[in-house]
Amino acid sequence: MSELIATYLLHDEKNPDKKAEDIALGLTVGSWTKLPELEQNQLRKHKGRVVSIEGLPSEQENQTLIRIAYPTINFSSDLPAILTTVFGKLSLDGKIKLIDLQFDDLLKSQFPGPRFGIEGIRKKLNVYDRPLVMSIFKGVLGKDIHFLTEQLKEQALGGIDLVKDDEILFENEWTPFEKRIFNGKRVLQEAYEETGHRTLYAVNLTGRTYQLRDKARKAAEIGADVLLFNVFTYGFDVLQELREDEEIALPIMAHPSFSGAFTSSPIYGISHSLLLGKLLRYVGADFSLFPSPYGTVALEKDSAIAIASELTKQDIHKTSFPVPSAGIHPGLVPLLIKDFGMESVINAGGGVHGHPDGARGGGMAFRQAIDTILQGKLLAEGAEYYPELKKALQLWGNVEVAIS
Ligand SMILES: CSCCC(=O)C(=O)COP(=O)(O)O
Ligand SMILES: [Mg+2]
Repeated sequence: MSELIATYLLHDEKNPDKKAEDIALGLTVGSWTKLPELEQNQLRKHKGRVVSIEGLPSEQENQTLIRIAYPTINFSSDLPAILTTVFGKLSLDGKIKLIDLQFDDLLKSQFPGPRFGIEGIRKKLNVYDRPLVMSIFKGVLGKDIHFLTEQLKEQALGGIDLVKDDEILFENEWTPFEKRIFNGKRVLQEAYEETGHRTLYAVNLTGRTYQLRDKARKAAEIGADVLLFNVFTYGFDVLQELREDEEIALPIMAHPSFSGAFTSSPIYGISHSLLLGKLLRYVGADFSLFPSPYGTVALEKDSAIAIASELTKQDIHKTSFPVPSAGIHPGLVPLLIKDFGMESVINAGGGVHGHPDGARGGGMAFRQAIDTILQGKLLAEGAEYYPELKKALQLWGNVEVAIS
């Protein structure tokens, strides 16, 4: 029988055996044992099963990991049904956190995974030998399209690979969605002709849910490169629908806004690696942004690494780009490369625009930092012959680490 196995962390549970059995029954067939024999037999194939119960060693805390197997015939092959089954009303029921979901290959194959993945994005950019660099528009609220496109061009001229809208840029009268795509395309082509370097622009797909599909199709028709999407205010299934639509067929960049409401507590909610790693990859995100362990909105290092691992490990789906973000500047590049490796995107807003030479200088400083590290040198050595990198390190400092 095909099963989906859920792992939960319990805090302060006095009787974990009973709790596990209550979950296995309560989230599947309900009060199974009190039913007549015939009905018991009919319901047997739907009943959840306790797989394991494991007390975690801790002096201070009473923690137990429990694993429950759910028969996959109980739900349709979509995340709304799956999440409602394994953590619907249970998410409201005391000190319990959903840590992982283990899909079998058949169920996993019902999900699309990324359309392009790391390989497809690298092909679009023709960049194969280094982490990618992304920057974020900053200070564009209320500014006109001329301001925005000039900022875009400066970032591209600095050697940035991807530029994304800030997630708080919604439909507005000054820089409407279609105009951003049209004008962005024009200036990025100009920058490409000037430098030979290709930059992709991720436009923020926003608005009411019922409008998204047509808006995304329009974006594809007029030549958008990538869609940025605030997936956690809409839902996983909305992202999956955008991924599966053949008339859209664009890379999708998932922004983590609102996800902290689900992940931040050590006691309640869902683990970072499941939400921002495994499930985003299954539904089709080509990129997943998350807070890095070192910046302004920091995540614990283990959690950040676990997200990246879910996005990039060998599986039936294409890999997705990990994008550790927030408060990133060129002095952190050695740490980012050490922890996230080549298959990642180094992403910065303030760390590009706050450079003394503007966004162009900021982009150059990031590229110079990467080149320096990949040549096996210290950033301080790179700063001796790259003036933009030198200015960035003087402003923000740097952390030198050995890269193995
Ligand atoms: C919390 S990850 C999202 C990163 C993001 O959207 C952002 O605006 C980061 O900007 P910063 O100036 O901190 O690089
Ligand atoms: Mg932002």
